[in-house]
Amino acid sequence: MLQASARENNVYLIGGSIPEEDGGKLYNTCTVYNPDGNLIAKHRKIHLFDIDVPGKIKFQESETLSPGNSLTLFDTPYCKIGIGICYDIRFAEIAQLYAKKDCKLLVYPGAFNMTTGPAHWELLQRARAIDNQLYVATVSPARDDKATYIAWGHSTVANPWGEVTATTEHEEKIVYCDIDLDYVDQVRNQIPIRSQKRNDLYEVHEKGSDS
Ligand SMILES: NC(=O)CC(=O)C(=O)O
Repeated sequence: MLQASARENNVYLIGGSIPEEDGGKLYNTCTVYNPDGNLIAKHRKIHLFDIDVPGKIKFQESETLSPGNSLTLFDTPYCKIGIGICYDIRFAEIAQLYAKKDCKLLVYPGAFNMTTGPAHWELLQRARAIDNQLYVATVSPARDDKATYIAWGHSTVANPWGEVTATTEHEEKIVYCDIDLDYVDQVRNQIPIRSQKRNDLYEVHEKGSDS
């Protein structure tokens, strides 16, 4: 269906995250199709949501799912795009690696919940966008109050300045946003953190070790 939709509408199509079975293991996977309807990338959620916030939410995704083991980015005529799924957005290193590999847009299908959603969902997107001076788009299912896992919703786009340029509430809705690649370059030139990094200082060494 995604394949046909990509072809019929002549678009790159990044699907939501769905269960994928492979070799007796289950993954949380997002697939990407090009305008010819070819599968050009597949991201398996790398970081599994094993958390415990007492009295609020406990989740043990690793009881059913296996983690993916690789980053996923793909090229388009416009820019490179990096993919993460939901909890992956909390791991800043992944976004940094995508930025290093010249991605200008990161897309995270995800479903935060009613505890972490209001607290962290938008903040994390804006943080990844500012840290890496690129666009971050997040896509969530709409909220279903009768579901066992209630999604926060709020599909959103944050720009390289960290502003929310498009968003919705919890209901089912399409969110539109222009991705201005010149603006990515402008922000990167105005605040040139990419060339000002002190990589000589960023490694952690144990005191007393000889390295
Ligand atoms: N559901 C997730 O994978 C992540 C999440 O809800 C959170 O990080 O919070």
